[in-house]
Formats: sequence, structure tokens, C-alpha cells
Amino acid sequence: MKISIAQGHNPPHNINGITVIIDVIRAFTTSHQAFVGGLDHILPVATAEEAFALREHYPQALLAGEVQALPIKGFDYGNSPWEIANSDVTNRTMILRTTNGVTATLRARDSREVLVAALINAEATARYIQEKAPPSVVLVASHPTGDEDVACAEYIRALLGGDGITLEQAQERTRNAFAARKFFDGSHPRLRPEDIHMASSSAGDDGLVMKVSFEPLPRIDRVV
Ligand SMILES: O=C(O)[C@H](CS(=O)(=O)O)OP(=O)(O)O
Ligand SMILES: [Mg+2]
Repeated sequence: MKISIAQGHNPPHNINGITVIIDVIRAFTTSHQAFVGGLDHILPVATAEEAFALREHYPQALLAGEVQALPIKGFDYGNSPWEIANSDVTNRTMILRTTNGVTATLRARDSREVLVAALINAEATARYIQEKAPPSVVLVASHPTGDEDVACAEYIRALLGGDGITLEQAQERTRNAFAARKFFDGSHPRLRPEDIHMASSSAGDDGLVMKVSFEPLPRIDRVV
């Protein structure tokens, strides 16, 4: 199994392999928490306008996401695992707009299989990949310049038997990433330290793997 790490919003072609889009702060930590809370599925979209337009077709859907990390006016939730953990999302659909994780996911079509992951479900994701044993795995750190997603990619690579780092090192790099700072300096009441505590946590191998499909609409489901 060839394992490579890429960074940014444009995942490389990986026609015969598995591509994992990683977003630790916070898109896929939020997504993981939503599935833990019983969410049915996620519809990722590129813009807030697309989110509002899509909700016309899915009036029961919840809107979640951010622009420049801040909650979007008219949305139900920010891109916040803490907000989701404190809400009832059972059997709901969530339309999700985020800057890095969702953007990279929407551009990851050239792969046999696409997963999304964060540190919280790194172990479950790695075990799923090991069981599938694809010829190639591309781990995409979706933040173009941040360290938290690269750290998670290096941890997953280690879990897959390659070079890498420990969970504790990945957790430390997440807490120290520059994207984390704004959650600790009181800059906005809805940028809470709890989001980073959740993003730097591990659920161990909780079996919660998140898989992307693209037709008829981009969609993220929990693998059951
Ligand atoms: O809202 C977030 O956590 C980020 C934006 S930033 O990196 O914190 O500025 O969006 P995401 O797509 O989850 O990386
Ligand atoms: Mg991010």
C-alpha cells in the first residue's frame, strides 16, 4: 500500500485508491459529532447561498458551517462540534459549508473511494483502510497552511504502518496550531475552547467512518 500526504484544497488523482480528506479544526470533528448524535447524512456545499438554495428542496435540513471560521447568519449552527453535541440532530440531514474540509471534499472526485476524517476518528478510519487494503492511499490535509491536518495525516500514516507520529504528538500539534488560537483568546463568543478540546480528542476505534458519494449530489454518510 503506497501512502502519500498532500495538502490543500485540490486532492491529487487517486483513481484506484482511497483518498482521505482530513479536517481536524473543525469540519470533520463537527461531522463526526453529528453522526454520534444520530445524524442521518451530510450534504456538503461550497457556499452559504448554495446551502440556503438546497434547503428549499430539503426543508427539514439543518444548516451548519462557517465563513472565516464565524457562524453564518441564518444558519442553525456554526462549524462547531460543541454546538452539535449540545443539540438533538437525530435522523436529521445537515447541509454543511466550511472553508477547508468541505472545499477539498467537493474536489476529490478522482478516487475510487473518498473518506473524510479528523483526529477523533483517525483510528476507525485507519482500520477501515487496512481492511480494504487499496493499492494507494492519499491523505489530504485540507488546511492549505495549517499544521493540525498534517499532524493527523502523519498519525494515520503511522497507524497504517508507515512513518509517523503518536496520538499525543498529533493532539499537541492540534492544540498549538495557529487555527486554534482564536478559540482561546475570546475573540468571538461562539469560538469556544471546547471545540479545540473536542478536535484534539480521540474516540479510539469507535467504528465511525465517514464516506463521500458524489451522485446525484455530494453527500457524506456514516459507513455502517
Ligand atoms: O471553521 C473552521 O474551523 C475552519 C476555518 S479556520 O481554519 O478556523 O479559519 O474551517 P474548516 O473547513 O473546518 O477548516
Ligand atoms: Mg480546518
